Amino acid sequence: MKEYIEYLQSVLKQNKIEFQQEEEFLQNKVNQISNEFGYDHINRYKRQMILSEIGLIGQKQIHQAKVLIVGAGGIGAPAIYYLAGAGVGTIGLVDGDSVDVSNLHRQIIHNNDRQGMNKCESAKLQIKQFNPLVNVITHNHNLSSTNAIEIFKNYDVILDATDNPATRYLINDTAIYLNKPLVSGSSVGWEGQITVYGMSGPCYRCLFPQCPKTVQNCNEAGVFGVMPGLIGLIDALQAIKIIIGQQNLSQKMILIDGLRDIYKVVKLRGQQKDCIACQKLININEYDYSTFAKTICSSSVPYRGGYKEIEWKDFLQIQRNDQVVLLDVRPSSQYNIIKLDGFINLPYSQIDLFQIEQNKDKVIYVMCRRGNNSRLACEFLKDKIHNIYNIIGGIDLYAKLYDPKMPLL
Ligand SMILES: Nc1ncnc2c1ncn2[C@@H]1O[C@H](COP(=O)(O)OP(=O)(O)OP(=O)(O)O)[C@@H](O)[C@H]1O
Ligand SMILES: [Zn+2]
Repeated sequence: MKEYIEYLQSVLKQNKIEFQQEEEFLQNKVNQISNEFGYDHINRYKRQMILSEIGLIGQKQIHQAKVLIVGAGGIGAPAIYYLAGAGVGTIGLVDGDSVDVSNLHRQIIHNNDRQGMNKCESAKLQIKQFNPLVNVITHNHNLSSTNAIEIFKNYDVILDATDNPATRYLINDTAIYLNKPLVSGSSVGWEGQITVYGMSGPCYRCLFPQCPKTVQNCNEAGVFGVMPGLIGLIDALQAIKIIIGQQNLSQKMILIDGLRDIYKVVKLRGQQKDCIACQKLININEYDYSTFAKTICSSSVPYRGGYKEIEWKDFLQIQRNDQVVLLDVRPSSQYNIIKLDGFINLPYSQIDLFQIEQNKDKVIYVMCRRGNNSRLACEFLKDKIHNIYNIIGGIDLYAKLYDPKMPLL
């Protein structure tokens, strides 16, 4: 009997050891899994993880991905929000600009209290508030030809959410040089477009070796906040699909006309054999993007003579009487928001309606926003009217010199 009891005790002991070992093994397994991808991740992302196209593997790919967003403005702001929400593990942000109150109608990742703060820092604060699992790296300065390669090489996918041609070409050339997929969106007015460059499809230079004539930024043309919002969200969608290996907008472009509710997907022409970016013939570090963009995209109108030009300080001295006409050729939408005393409005687009007969012996002073359209207006009128002046620098320069609190439109 005693022997039997001892035997049972030894079996129990052995079982206990085995049980402990098994428990340890299981605990190790749990620890291992949670180190890689914890319950906190699963709890947060389970609604998208149960999609068959994502699952545990896809979510891990998203977690391991490093996405760089250049520009934390109208398009960048919503893109950053949703990429962080979806669990992109590392988000890099590049922007040297700071939050301005006029950004807030569309740049929803920033807020009133963060006016004046660098946009990357502001976005980082917001991300940390709603998803602490994301690692945010901030580059609080503008992208330039001397820093682009260094920054881009640490990321898997690049998003162009900027607003000017020089930066657009720089981002394109750098992404293509480093073989990184580039999600690129733009939006002006009520319109927007999105595509994916690289990935064996064409790049921006393949499509536009010369800067497209329509390139304007929203500063010049105005923007309805929802449009960059839409574009930024589709950008985020494309980036995630690239990360999980789904089909995307490479070789296709979405064109949106928000005012008329037209949504089109067009097929793009393929990569061009003579594209200097795709052929990697550009020395990015030494390429002068701002001169290139100025030369091929410049919207400033040169002075060609045939009329006179006057500076604000001299204009403010002139005698105003019924022989003097002050003409503001900005769009009526701008004139109706803010105008200078004594100026009548005739938008440059309607300059042919100017009453020549009635005014041909008067002195005409023409003003616009920055002095470009007023030059064009003077050119149009110079053969018909003898005494015509362009006011140099337009209302923006007037505000800068004499009324710094005046909102610039
Ligand atoms: N070279 C660059 N490097 C980094 N960010 C850039 C660069 N060029 C432009 N950006 C950023 O891209 C963003 C574009 O945003 P958006 O088009 O909404 O215009 P904005 O400059 O913020 O506003 P607004 O045009 O009304 O003044 C801006 O935050 C801008 O600072
Ligand atoms: Zn190309």
